Amino acid sequence: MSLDIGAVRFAYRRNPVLQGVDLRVAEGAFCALLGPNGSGKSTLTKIIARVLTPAGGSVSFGGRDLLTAPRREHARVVAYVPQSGTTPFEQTVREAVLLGRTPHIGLRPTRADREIVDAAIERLGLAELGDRPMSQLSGGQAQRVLIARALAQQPRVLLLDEPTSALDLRYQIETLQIVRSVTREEGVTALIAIHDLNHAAHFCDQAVLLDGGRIVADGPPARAFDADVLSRVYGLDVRVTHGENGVQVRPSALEAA
Ligand SMILES: Nc1ncnc2c1ncn2[C@@H]1O[C@H](COP(=O)(O)OP(=O)(O)OP(=O)(O)O)[C@@H](O)[C@H]1O
Repeated sequence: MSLDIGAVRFAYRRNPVLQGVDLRVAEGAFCALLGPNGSGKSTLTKIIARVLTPAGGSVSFGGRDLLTAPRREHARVVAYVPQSGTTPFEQTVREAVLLGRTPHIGLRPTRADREIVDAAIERLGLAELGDRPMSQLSGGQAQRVLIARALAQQPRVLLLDEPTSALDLRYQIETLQIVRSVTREEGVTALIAIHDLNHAAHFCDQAVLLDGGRIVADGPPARAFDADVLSRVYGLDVRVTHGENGVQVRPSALEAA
């Protein structure tokens, strides 16, 4: 099985943002979506999440068309963590995470639903905050609630749009470790838009580099990271080194003289 994106095109008004994106992510793989600001990463995740409708192309998982599936069925397969989210009314952390169970719940949540919610809260280090209103959280805590909600959804495909942007170093690493373990232990397919190339190289199986709405590199990070390509795409001279700790990218300007 795999997540398959074929010839996806999208434009905001007349401004083309995705210009024929083809991408395959194997089931259970952790894939990083990289590229400069405005290269189309969020737009692509929003299309898979069905927040946006593409002008053309296909998105499927295991052969099942995700663009035309009934919404509830789509929500059982795909969970989406947006860059930031607001809750429409006053909710506690536990209530917000319980929303992740919506595609699975019948008339009311069962004990199993509540256990899944508690496990997700625990996993994201939010146990002490379960009864706290969302409005009283820090930016990083709120971001972790969105991730807990997505895990409680028990998806087959987990989409994360810069989920670590508001997190301190410890929670950046913990979050990436959690997503990686979800891929390894539960076979979830994860696609993460992320800016940190070295975190992507360390945690992800596949690195996809977008530039101007086109994929310009795709493969295991050690192969996908090419100094010339990265330097051109980011407009900054970088060096790529391969060592014991895997592949690493560093701006040349920061190299010792
Ligand atoms: N709502 C919108 N209306 C018009 N143009 C938009 C809108 N949202 C995004 N764009 C444009 O689409 C292009 C791609 O944006 P997108 O958010 O997908 O990029 P990104 O790679 O996620 O960027 P970033 O790293 O800054 O989050 C950009 O040129 C952006 O200005």
